[in-house]
Formats: sequence, structure tokens, C-alpha cells
Amino acid sequence: MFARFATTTLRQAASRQGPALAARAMSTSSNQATRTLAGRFGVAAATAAAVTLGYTVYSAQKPNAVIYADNAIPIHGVPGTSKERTFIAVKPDGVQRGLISDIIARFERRGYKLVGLKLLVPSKALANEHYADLSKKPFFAGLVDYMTNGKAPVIGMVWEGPAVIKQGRVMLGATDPTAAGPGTIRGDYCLTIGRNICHGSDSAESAEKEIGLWFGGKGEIVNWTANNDEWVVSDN
Ligand SMILES: Nc1ncnc2c1ncn2[C@@H]1O[C@H](COP(=O)(O)OP(=O)(O)OP(=O)(O)O)[C@@H](O)[C@H]1O
Repeated sequence: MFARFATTTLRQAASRQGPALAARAMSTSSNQATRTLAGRFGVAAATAAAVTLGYTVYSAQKPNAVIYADNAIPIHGVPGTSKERTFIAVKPDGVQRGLISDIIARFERRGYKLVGLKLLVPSKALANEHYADLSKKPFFAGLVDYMTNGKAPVIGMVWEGPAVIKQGRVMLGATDPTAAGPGTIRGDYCLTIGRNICHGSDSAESAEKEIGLWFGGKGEIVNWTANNDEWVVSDN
């Protein structure tokens, strides 16, 4: 009964007043709910109910999003802040050529934080959706086959940090490796556009779409604090 009341209140807040008010309402109402439930059923039940309520509110606003109850950051991060996130992939040619560790190392050394990582052979449906904007191109079928035929897997990653979407693209280098400068991943390691070993989201919209597409299972993105954040992402 109480949970239904709280959920309804929060849904109304989410739809009428937007995310900020919903988040405030969620925090106030779920604190009340948590205290009531904790008194009656114990702390574990109260905690589970509070997490469910939080997820319900966010889902009502944005059905495909996954958030974490601890800090309510969407899995695609917060563009324009130190929590900006991008999707970076090592494509099958990069995996075959043993370049995974080098690509990861470049992002790590720069100071970016790895918050999602998986190795998979993507389905055709996933590759089709990922490259949907290229579906009319003559190379589309070959591109999807190269990504999905299983001759090597893909490494999917989510990296976090200031300006990581733009800087990730800079680090990758031009899509066509013949135009990629030295010091970039493509400029250092590849020669042709069909085998350019890596991918990076090209905008905040793409990052949101791609992170949601490749990740999104519960627990696949981890919010964590690096011990050296003070030395890497602080402002004076
Ligand atoms: N002319 C082409 N011939 C073959 N493959 C191509 C061609 N143009 C693009 N591709 C492939 O399609 C991918 C996506 O192309 P797009 O134009 O979206 O560039 P991009 O966004 O820089 O690349 P990516 O999405 O891989 O980072 C390229 O990385 C490349 O693998």
C-alpha cells in the first residue's frame, strides 16, 4: 500500500516536474518508506524496497535506462563533466593483431577511467543497430560481417573522464588511417579504412545510444572512485 502510494507520487513528479524534482521526491519519499519498512520488516527488506522504488521512478522517465541507486548516474554518464562517458571498441582486426592492451593502456595512461569492459562476438542485430546510419552504404554488409563473423571477438569498453568523447576520437585518429596523424592509434597501427581497428562514439548522443546498446545489463557499468582522482581530475 505504502509502496504503491510512493511509486505513484514519484511517477507523477517525474512526468509533471521532470527529473530533478523526481529525484528529490524519490529521495524524500523513499527515505520515509525505508524507515517505515525498516521498522516493520527489517533493514534488508527496506533497502530492497528503496532500490526498487528508485529504479521504478527512473524507468518511468526513461524506460531503457539503467541507473545505480548509490548516485543516480545514468550508465552513459553526464556529458560535459568529469563523469562524461564514451563507448570505445577494439574491432576484430585490433583483437587479432594483439592491440587490446595498447589501446587500453593509452586511455589509462591519459587518466581516463574504465567503467565497463566486455569481450563478445556481437550479433548481427547489434551490429546493424550500431551502424544503422551507414545502412545504405555499399560497404555496410561487409562491415557487419567483419564485426560479427566470429573470426575474432570485439572488445567493448566504456571510458569516463573530462571531454572523453571528443578526446577519445582524437586519440583514435581519423577514420581513414591514411589521414590519421602519428601518435594516434590509427596513425600508428593501421593502413586502410576497412581495417581501422577501433571505434569511438562521435557525440554525446552516439555515446548514449552505443553505451545503452552494448551495455545496459545490470552491473555491467561500475561507478568507482580512483584513488588518484585528486591528482588527475581535480580543479584548483
Ligand atoms: N569507404 C569505406 N569502406 C569500408 N569501410 C568503411 C568505409 N567507410 C567507413 N567504413 C567503416 O565503417 C566504420 C564507420 O564509419 P563512419 O563513417 O561511421 O566512421 P567513424 O565514426 O569514424 O568510424 P567508427 O564508427 O568505426 O569510429 C569505419 O570505422 C570503417 O570501419
